[in-house]
Amino acid sequence: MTEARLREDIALLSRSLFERGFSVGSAGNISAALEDGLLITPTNSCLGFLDPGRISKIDHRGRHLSGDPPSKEIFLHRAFYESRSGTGAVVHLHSTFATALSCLADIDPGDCIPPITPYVVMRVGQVPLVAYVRPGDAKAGAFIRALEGRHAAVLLANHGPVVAGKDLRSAVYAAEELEETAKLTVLLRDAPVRRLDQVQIDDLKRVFGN
Ligand SMILES: O=C(CO)COP(=O)(O)O
Ligand SMILES: [Zn+2]
Repeated sequence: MTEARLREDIALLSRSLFERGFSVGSAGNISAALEDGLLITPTNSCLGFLDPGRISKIDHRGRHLSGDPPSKEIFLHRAFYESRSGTGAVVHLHSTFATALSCLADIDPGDCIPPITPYVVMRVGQVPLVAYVRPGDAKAGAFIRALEGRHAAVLLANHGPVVAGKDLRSAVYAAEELEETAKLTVLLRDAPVRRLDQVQIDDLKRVFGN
């Protein structure tokens, strides 16, 4: 895909997420890999109104090459590209239900999003919690690197999800799936829930990968 087409796609998918309430105000950021670096949404930009030509371009060493100043969460994105092979795009949102779970005092830090439907297993997998740091603090990147690429998604404590995918659409779809499962989890919080068991999870992984 050409850089121009990728810029258009980032703006298109960002707007779609914004219009469906997956992000509000200037929350969230999205990046996609290029051969010579990556594109990332500018800091303080609204995902609903991106100008494709002003999306920031960063080289492999993290230097700002062109466009508006990059998201302050560039650390989160680079941590995924550099620790999880096959990452072609990263989506960070403050989507409501995933963020609600990230604020729960009793969340299981090793497994924030329960495997209750096949699609969350197929698209997202097991999601660990990353300890709270201030937005834009590079320490969150170090926490993600420490996971050594084992997870496609993490939940930042009291903040929101970060999701990696092999390309932009995959990462966006996985972020949507994570949010929907978070919503189900909140809806079902007081009900006895039947999780998929390990045999069912392994079967999905074998057939659909992840
Ligand atoms: O989600 C955000 C901070 O965590 C938004 O930050 P940016 O506007 O710098 O991308
Ligand atoms: Zn954020």
